[in-house]
Amino acid sequence: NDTSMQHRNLNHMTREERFSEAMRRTLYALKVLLPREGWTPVGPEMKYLARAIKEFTFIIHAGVFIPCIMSYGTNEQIAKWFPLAADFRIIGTYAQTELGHGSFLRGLETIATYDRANQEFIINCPKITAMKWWPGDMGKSANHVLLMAELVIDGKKYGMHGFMVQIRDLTTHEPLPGVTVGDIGAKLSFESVDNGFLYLQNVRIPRENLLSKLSEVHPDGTYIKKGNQRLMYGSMVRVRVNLIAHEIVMPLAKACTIAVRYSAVRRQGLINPSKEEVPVLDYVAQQHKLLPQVATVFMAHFAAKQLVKMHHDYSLEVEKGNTSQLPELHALSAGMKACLSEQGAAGAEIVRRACGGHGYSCGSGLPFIVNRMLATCTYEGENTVMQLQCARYLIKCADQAKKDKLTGSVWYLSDFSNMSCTAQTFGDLQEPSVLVKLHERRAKCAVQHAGKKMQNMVKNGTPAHDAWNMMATLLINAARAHIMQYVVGTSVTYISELSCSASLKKILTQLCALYALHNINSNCGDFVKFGCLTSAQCDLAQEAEFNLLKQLRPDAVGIVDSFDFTDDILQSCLGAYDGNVYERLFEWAKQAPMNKTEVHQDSYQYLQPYLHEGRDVLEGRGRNSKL
Ligand SMILES: CCCCCCCCCC/C=C\CCCCC/C=C/C(=O)SCCNC(=O)CCNC(=O)[C@H](O)C(C)(C)COP(=O)(O)OP(=O)(O)OC[C@H]1O[C@@H](n2cnc3c(N)ncnc32)[C@H](O)[C@@H]1OP(=O)(O)O
Ligand SMILES: Cc1cc2nc3c(=O)[nH]c(=O)nc-3n(C[C@H](O)[C@H](O)[C@H](O)COP(=O)(O)OP(=O)(O)OC[C@H]3O[C@@H](n4cnc5c(N)ncnc54)[C@H](O)[C@@H]3O)c2cc1C
Repeated sequence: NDTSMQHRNLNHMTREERFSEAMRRTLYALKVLLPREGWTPVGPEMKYLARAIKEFTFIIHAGVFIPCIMSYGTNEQIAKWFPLAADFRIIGTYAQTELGHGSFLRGLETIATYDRANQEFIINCPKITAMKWWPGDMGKSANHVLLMAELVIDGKKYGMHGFMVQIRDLTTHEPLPGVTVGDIGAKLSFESVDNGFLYLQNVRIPRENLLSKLSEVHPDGTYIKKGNQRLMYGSMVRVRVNLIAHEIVMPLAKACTIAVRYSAVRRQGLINPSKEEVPVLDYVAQQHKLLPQVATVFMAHFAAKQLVKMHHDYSLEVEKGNTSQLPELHALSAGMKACLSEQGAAGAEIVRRACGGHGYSCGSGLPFIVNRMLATCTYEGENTVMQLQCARYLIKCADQAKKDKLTGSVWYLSDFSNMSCTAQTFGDLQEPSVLVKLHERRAKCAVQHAGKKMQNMVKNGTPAHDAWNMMATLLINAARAHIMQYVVGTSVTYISELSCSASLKKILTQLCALYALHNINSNCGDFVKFGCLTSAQCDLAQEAEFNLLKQLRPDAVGIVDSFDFTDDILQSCLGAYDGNVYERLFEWAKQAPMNKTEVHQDSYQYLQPYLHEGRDVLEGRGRNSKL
C-alpha cells in the first residue's frame, strides 16, 4: 500500500524513465522497507522483494556480484567488500562475457598482467573483441566490476581469474582513467537494466584485488593454486540454481495467472449452438494450452527447491574441502536451467498467444513477461551449451554404469530391472509411479542411444570430437530427457512427502500427472522408439491428459489465484483480480502518450494537405479525383 512502491505504467515510459524509476524503487525498497540489520541481498527477503517489484535494478549486483565476492574472496577480501556491497555503498556487476566470446570461456581475451615492480595487475582489452559486453548494471550504475580475465605472469597464462576493478569515481561517478564504459543500447527486454560495455586500457589495480580464495599471486609473482580450480566456475552454478525460481517459475506463474483469469472472463463463440457464448477456458483446446503451463509452474518450483537444497548441501561440503558433488551439480544445474528456461519461455508465449489480440497488447502484461523469459535461454549459459555440458556428464555416467551402481540423479542409468509399461487403461497412466518409471526408462534409453551412436562412429574411424559434434542433437535430447525424469521424479516425491490437505494433495498430484503426460504426449516418438510405450498406450496417454484437463478445469482460476500476485505486480488489464478486462483496457489505452492530444500535431502536418483536398472534393469544391 506504499504509494512509493506502486508501479506507474511502464509501457508509457521511455527507457531512460524506466531505468531511473527502477533504481528509485529498488533503493527505496531496500533502504526503507527492509530491516537494515542482518539482511543480505541474497537472503530470503529477496524472493518477497521480487514479488513486489516488477523491474529491479541491481539484479546482477545482488544476484551475481555479491555471491562472487563470497565464493572467490578470502576472508579479508569478504570483510572488506561485502559490507560495502551489501549496503550498496559500492555497486558491482559480473563482467565476464566479451564482445567476441560468451560461451567459450577459454577464449576470453581480457588480460591481467602482473607487474612485479609495483605489485599491481595491469588490465587490458587488447582488441575490440576483448571488450566486456552485456554485464547487467554495468553501463551507468556500477562503479566496480568483478572482472573475469586471463591472468598472465612473466608471459605465462594461468587461465580465467576474478579481479575487483573500480571503474567509476565514487564521488563524481565519472569513468576512471583507462575506462571506456556505457550502455549497449535497446534490447528485446530488460529495458530498465543498463547492460553495458567496458573497454579497459592499461588500468592498474593492486595485487590484493585478485580474488584469492582459490589461488593467489605472491609479491614476487609466485602463483599458488589453492583448491579445485573448477570452483572458479562456481558462481555460474549458483546463479543457474537461483535463477530458476526467480526468472523462470515466477514469471511463468504471472503469465499463467493473467491468461487463465482472462480465459475465464473472455466469452467467444459457441460450443453448444443452442446455448450462450462460452468462456474460452471451456474450450479443451484452450485448456490444453494453459493448464500444462500451470502444471509446469508447480513442477519447476518443486524441482528447483530440490536443486537449491542440493546446492546448499554441496556448499557446506565445499567448505570442508569436499568438491566431489560438483560434477553432478554442474550437470544438473546446467541442464535444469537450460531445459526449464526453454519450457518456461515457450510456455509463456503459448499462454500469451492463447489470449488472442489482447495478448499482443502490452496492456496485458504478457509481452513484458515473454520477452524477459526469452533472455533466460541465453544468459548464465546459453541453453545449447548447457545441455551439452549436461550430456557430457551423462555419457560419462552411462559408461561408468556398466561396472558401477550409480547414485544421485543418474541412478537410473544403472537400473537394469524390467521397466516395461503394463498400463491397460488411461487411469493406469495417471499413476505417479508409472509416470516416473516411464521417464526414467526414456532418459536411460536416450542417453544410451546417443552414446552408442558415438561409439559406433569412433569404432568406424571417426575422431571422438567429430562424433560428438555430429551427434549433438541426440546428446541435447538426452539432456532434456534426463532433466524431465528429474523434474517428474522430484515432484512426485515432493508431493508425496508434503503435509497438506487431501484435497490440495489431489490437485497437486493431478497437476504433476498432467505435466508428465503432456511431456510424454509432446515426445511420444521417443517413448515409442525406445519401447517405453506401445502405440496403443500412447493413445491412452492422450486420453489420460484430456481427462486431467477436464478434472482440473473447475479449479483453474483458484489454482492461479493461489500464486497470490497483486494487480500492481501483474500490471495487466487482462489478469486483474476483478476481471474488469474491457474497462481496464480502455482506461489503459486512453493513458497512452499518443492520446494526450486529440490531434497528433506532428503527424497531422504531413496529412493536412491530403485531408484538405479530400474535404474539398467531398464538399464539391475540389479538382476531379486524381484516380
Ligand atoms: C537488489 C535487488 C535484488 C534483486 C533480486 C535478486 C535475485 C537473485 C536471484 C536471481 C539470480 C539471477 C538473475 C539472473 C541474472 C543473470 C544475468 C546473466 C549473467 C551472465 O550471463 S554471467 C555469464 C554466464 N556465462 C556462462 O555461463 C558461460 C558458459 N560457458 C562455460 O561455462 C564454459 O565455457 C563451458 C563449461 C561451456 C566450457 O568450459 P571449459 O573450461 O571449456 O570446460 P570443458 O572443457 O567443457 O569442461 C572441462 C571440465 O570442467 C567442468 N565444468 C565446466 N563448467 C563447470 C562449472 N560451472 N562447474 C563445475 N565444473 C564445470 C566440465 O564438466 C568438465 O569436467 P570433466 O572434464 O567432464 O570432468
Ligand atoms: C539479458 C542478458 C544479460 C546478460 N548479463 C550478463 C552479465 O551480467 N554478465 C556477463 O558476463 N554476461 C552476461 N550476459 C551474456 C551471456 O552470458 C552470453 O550472451 C551467453 O553466455 C551466450 O554467449 P554468447 O552471447 O557469446 O553466444 P555464443 O556462445 O556466441 O552462442 C551463439 C550461438 O552459438 C552456439 N554455440 C556456441 N558454442 C557452442 C558449442 N560449443 N556447441 C554448440 N553450439 C554452440 C550457441 O548455441 C548459440 O546458438 C547477458 C546476456 C543477456 C542476453
